[in-house]
Amino acid sequence: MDSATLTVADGLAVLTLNRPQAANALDVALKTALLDAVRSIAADDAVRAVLIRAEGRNFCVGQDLGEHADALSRSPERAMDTVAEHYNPLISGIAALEVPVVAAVQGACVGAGLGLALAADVVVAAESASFATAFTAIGLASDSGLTRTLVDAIGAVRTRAFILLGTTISAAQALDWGLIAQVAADDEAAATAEAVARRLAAGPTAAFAAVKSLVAASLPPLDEALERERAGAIPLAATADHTGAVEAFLAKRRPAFTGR
Ligand SMILES: CCCCCCCCCCCCC/C=C/C(=O)SCCNC(=O)CCNC(=O)[C@H](O)C(C)(C)COP(=O)(O)OP(=O)(O)OC[C@H]1O[C@@H](n2cnc3c(N)ncnc32)[C@H](O)[C@@H]1OP(=O)(O)O
Repeated sequence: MDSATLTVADGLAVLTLNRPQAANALDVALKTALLDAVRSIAADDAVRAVLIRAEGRNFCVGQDLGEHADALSRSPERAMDTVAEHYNPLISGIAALEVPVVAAVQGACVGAGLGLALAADVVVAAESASFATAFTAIGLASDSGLTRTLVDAIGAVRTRAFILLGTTISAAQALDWGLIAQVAADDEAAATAEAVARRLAAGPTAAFAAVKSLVAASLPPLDEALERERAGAIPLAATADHTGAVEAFLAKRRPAFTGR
């Protein structure tokens, strides 16, 4: 089964995370498939809007921690290579698309999954969806494009508490904070997100590109933040707190942080 699928019709590219059996956790196969799809979309002049959606109960629960534990056991220093190899190009690739991008979020939207959703221009969430950074819960920081994006969207005070406390917020809270654009009833959310995407695919594509360019120009550069995250992530991946927290998650027990 393909980890991600891409269809293009009537100007709309629909990119689907298709690993529902693992809550769409991001393993190498899924990250690579998403990256290939985004590159294909960027090169396809027929695409006038993008819908990013996911199969199953959860949009995306972030990095696959089973895969990450294997990478840590081989080399903590290399375990975060995936950030430069997959996450940075994936997120900045989506953010750089000139056409409007809509994300349809249901269930858990966590960690790099949150980064993926917030790379879209318009997030339409089911009312039972939830949003969390999750990074500190496994001894990581999110000193990345995600941090900058959160500060831009919800301010430094909320971002600091959101990440430090590892808070999980509801779709209503995310809407109230200005993190997402729309909330719809659970049984209407997928159709609502698709309708928004189809409306954008039939709209003034050149004007939309100009709007995205103007908004991007008003924000700090994403690449610099992502590179900073790359620098910050490697030492953290080698801490006992991080390796212990990943092991605890996989063993379904609470981690005990020692500060080292
Ligand atoms: C302009 C754009 C800006 C953005 C730019 C920046 C973006 C780049 C970011 C940088 C990325 C760096 C690298 C990535 C890091 C991360 O993603 S760190 C976060 C990793 N994810 C987690 O830590 C989440 C862990 N999961 C949970 O906390 C919970 O599962 C949940 C998500 C809160 C859901 O809870 P619940 O509904 O209770 O379900 P569970 O029973 O916990 O889980 C269901 C099954 O799914 C499995 N699972 C869940 N999460 C993961 C995971 N991450 N990896 C692997 N497996 C996972 C879980 O084990 C369960 O499995 P079963 O027991 O077999 O049912």
